[in-house]
Amino acid sequence: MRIGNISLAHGLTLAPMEEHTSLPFRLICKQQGASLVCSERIDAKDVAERDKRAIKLLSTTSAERPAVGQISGNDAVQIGEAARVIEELGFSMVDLNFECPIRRLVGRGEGGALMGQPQRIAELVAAAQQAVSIPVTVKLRTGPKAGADTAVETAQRVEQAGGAAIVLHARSVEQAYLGGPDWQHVTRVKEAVSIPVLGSGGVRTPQDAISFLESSGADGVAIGRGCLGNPWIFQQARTLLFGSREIVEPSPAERGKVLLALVEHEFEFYSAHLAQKRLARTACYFAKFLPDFAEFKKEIHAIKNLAQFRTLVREWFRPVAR
Ligand SMILES: Cc1cc2nc3c(=O)[nH]c(=O)nc-3n(C[C@H](O)[C@H](O)[C@H](O)COP(=O)(O)O)c2cc1C
Repeated sequence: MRIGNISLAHGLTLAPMEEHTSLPFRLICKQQGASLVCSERIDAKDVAERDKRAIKLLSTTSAERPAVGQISGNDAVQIGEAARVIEELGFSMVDLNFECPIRRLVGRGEGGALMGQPQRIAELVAAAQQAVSIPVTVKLRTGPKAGADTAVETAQRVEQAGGAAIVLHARSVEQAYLGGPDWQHVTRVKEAVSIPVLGSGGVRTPQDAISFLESSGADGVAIGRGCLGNPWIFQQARTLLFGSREIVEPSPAERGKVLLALVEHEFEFYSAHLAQKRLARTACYFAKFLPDFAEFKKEIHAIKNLAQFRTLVREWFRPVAR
């Protein structure tokens, strides 16, 4: 698949997830076979103003490329400036988020609020496209709510405005993250445009990713919650995609090793205070497979620092290969 001038080896990509798709997590997904990774959504206003926190969250390195930086907003000047910053930082593409259902954003007329205004989305895509030389992509929902499907019209306008690809989260904005995605919406959008279309929603296993690609006809899939604590889903789905039926599950030692690498990188990347706050949630995603997960959960909440965490991982994910 090609998005603008960027070639991807396959269509198995990492979906953007606020508070999850940090640079350390993106690098792990990349190592595990994701062909494209995406930053979490950042307000275009903050990026345009080069706010310190926003720029930190948009840290990127050559090892993760091709990588996408995602912004949201509803001001063409801010979107253009923020897209320029994303390009300057070294991202390979800029993605405009028109899908976020959180009230704070929708209340400001941004994110998912724009799924009711296809023409406005096209104007914002054009503003970004004129500001940068990297491809501009969009993340859409099926529409504002069930029965109000605007994705096909929006996708066509995005293509006319110069958008390079579309990622469709196959739920409505009103649905937020609940209820089944309807992959038929992805097929409809794919049939309506000639730029690449990726779908997102409901992929929890490598088999789901393959079923999604086969049944929707999409060029790719953006895997969301299915990769939290399970970055191996990318290489497993890739194995299936390239014809093998055998999937290798990571050993407990491998899970522990990757979890430890992720947490250690987060301690370097964020302040120790913030990394510590994120630690229990991150560890629980990786520990879900443990037979005594309930006990692990109690112990992880008592962990006070990285040294204690290392010991805990060695005990629980034995034999840890370090
Ligand atoms: C915790 C969380 C945070 C998310 N943050 C973003 C985001 O920052 N930008 C975005 O475009 N989508 C975001 N999404 C949506 C995902 O990119 C993806 O499309 C969605 O999770 C797909 O559904 P699934 O989790 O059922 O696979 C988020 C989803 C979750 C669960």
